[in-house]
Amino acid sequence: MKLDIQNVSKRYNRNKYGLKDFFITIEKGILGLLGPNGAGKSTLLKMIATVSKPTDGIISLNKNNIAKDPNYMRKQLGFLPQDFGVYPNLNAYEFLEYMAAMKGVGGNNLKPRITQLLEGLNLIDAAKKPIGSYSGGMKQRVGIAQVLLNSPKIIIFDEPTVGLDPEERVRFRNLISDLANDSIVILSSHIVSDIDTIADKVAIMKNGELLSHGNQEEIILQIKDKVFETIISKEQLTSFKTSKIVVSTSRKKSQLLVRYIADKPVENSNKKEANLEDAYLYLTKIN
Ligand SMILES: Nc1ncnc2c1ncn2[C@@H]1O[C@H](COP(=O)(O)OP(=O)(O)OP(=O)(O)O)[C@@H](O)[C@H]1O
Repeated sequence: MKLDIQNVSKRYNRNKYGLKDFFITIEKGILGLLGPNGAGKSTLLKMIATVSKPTDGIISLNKNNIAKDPNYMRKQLGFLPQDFGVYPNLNAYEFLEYMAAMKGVGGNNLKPRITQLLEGLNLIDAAKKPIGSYSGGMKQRVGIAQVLLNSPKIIIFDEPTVGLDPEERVRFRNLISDLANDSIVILSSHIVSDIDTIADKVAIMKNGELLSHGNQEEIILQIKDKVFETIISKEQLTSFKTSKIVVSTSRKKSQLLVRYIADKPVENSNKKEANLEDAYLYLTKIN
């Protein structure tokens, strides 16, 4: 399994690019695609899912150009788009039957497959109730079930944790970890904690460009020895921010404990171990 994105651009109009000269090679495992709003994550994922086509460059799966042969991708794809809508009047079972028909999945195995997915995603008790009555987390599990209908080898989740409560986020993360096996799983988010515990590799993007790609250790290495903590007064914060990248602040009596990134620490700072959140903030601020 090899997904190659070679110098891909998506131009929406004369001077608006959703993606610019983007390149990345993705192999099996979980890739966390991180970027702030408007970074181009959905633009990229929709092109991989053959919902739209690049204006320049080539996306190939195992050396097959998917713009020329979209069915090669579609047969192996499970895609949960950001704005995934479900049909409120159908129940989960009916919805999955409908989606199976859309994907061309059928045969004698379909019914047991749907039951297996509903069981695996803890939806079997609600399977005969209309989806309109489900919680956000349940609707999302229906979305995941439709992704897995055709046992896909390329699995794409675009911002799947939006609208989920913290407990549902944890459940979702556990579920994804079980999926990876020998598939490519791409998971986009603008929240580091959604992906840092499950992603084998991370790609950080902004303004339609790739800022960094690698395993988490490689990405964190870029800010090793640059993360510190110190205590300042509240009044100092604004000027402090002009020369340092502030990761977080917390109140410490009448003062502030500040975690920050800088080449050189200010006086009375403690060096801290860098993490992916620090690296993400650093890369998206300096670029
Ligand atoms: N159909 C479109 N026409 C014009 N511009 C678009 C279109 N779709 C996206 N864009 C622009 O392309 C850029 C990338 O958008 P995209 O939705 O891919 O980002 P994203 O990283 O997925 O962010 P978000 O999480 O906010 O969806 C943004 O500036 C967006 O406004």
